[in-house]
Amino acid sequence: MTKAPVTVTVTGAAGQIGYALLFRIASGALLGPDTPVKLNMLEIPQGLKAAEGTAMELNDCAFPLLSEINIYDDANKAFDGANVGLLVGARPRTKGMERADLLQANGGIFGPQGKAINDHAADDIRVLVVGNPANTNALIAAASAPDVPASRFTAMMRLDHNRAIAQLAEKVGAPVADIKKMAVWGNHSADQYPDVSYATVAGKPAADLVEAAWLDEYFVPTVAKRGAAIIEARGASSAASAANAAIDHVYNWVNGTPEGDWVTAGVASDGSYGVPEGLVYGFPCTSNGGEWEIVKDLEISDATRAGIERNIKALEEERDAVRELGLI
Ligand SMILES: NC(=O)C1=CN([C@@H]2O[C@H](COP(=O)(O)OP(=O)(O)OC[C@H]3O[C@@H](n4cnc5c(N)ncnc54)[C@H](O)[C@@H]3O)[C@@H](O)[C@H]2O)C=CC1
Ligand SMILES: O=C([O-])CC(=O)C(=O)O
Repeated sequence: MTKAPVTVTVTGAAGQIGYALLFRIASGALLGPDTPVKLNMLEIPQGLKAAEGTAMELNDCAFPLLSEINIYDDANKAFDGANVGLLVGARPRTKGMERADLLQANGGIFGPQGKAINDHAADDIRVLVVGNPANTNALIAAASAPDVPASRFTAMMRLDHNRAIAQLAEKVGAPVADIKKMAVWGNHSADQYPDVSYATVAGKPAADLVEAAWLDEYFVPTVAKRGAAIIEARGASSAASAANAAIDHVYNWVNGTPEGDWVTAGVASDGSYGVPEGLVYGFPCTSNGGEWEIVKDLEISDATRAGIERNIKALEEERDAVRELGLI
């Protein structure tokens, strides 16, 4: 029997990540090669014309799995019946903008989108927030969707996770496929703590293969500041790698993580590792093909503890700021 199409809503569909993401969703990379997709694209009015151009190109690909394309500038319509929501469109920080202004502007986007999800999405809705500040935007969207379990609102830490794997693979001269159990704790910001404590390279502890000084002085800052380095080199922020990470996150959420490995996902804390409940925080996670589960009871070194605490502080500050603004 042919499967019913899964409705995937992408916000910021006419942006640079949108352009790198939509074709892969339509090709089957997001949900698997047997799952037809109905694509709902959400844009602001100024973005609609470009979204139409992208929709024309999607048509021209004649993807067998793409059952329908719709373009909206109304979140209530775009999320109607949505099973997966990729919240990419966000207000970037511009010159002279204070952090509170940025949080306020994004609250004006992620609050109403959370409410639209609450009121119109399918019961099995799964949301990945990509737009920055991703962790706190996910918190805002979740707070505006009281009827949807908070566990369904996640933030993208997978690009950080993939960047960390790539850096370690290059250092030790191993294929990326040999690297398991990488972790990136905390916030998708320069505060994040990429951690090789549990990582293995072809079964050997990664920590035995690299020097402590390389980890502290090169690995952690290189991964944490990679977004800025890409902007410096490309003149624009990461787009294809961000789209790829979004695909990886949702694919593993829906289809499960590989046996003997985990990935990093930004999920609502259940209090694990002393992270206050409810903060959307990067943890090592597995999925059984439906729900993320935080990997529990890992032994935490002093360095990891310091990284975890730094990120708790940063995310609590963001949470308190949006609370003061009345956004959560
Ligand atoms: N979490 C992560 O790892 C990463 C996050 N990002 C973030 O992703 C976001 C998007 O990046 P790009 O695609 O490069 O930006 P972009 O500026 O190229 O595209 C953003 C699109 O969102 C649209 N948009 C703005 N407000 C909207 C709304 N209320 N509803 C629907 N659409 C709306 C804009 O019209 C624009 O077309 C940025 O916030 C960026 O910082 C980027 C890379 C990695
Ligand atoms: O800094 C940005 O806007 C892009 C970003 O999040 C990243 O590349 O990690």
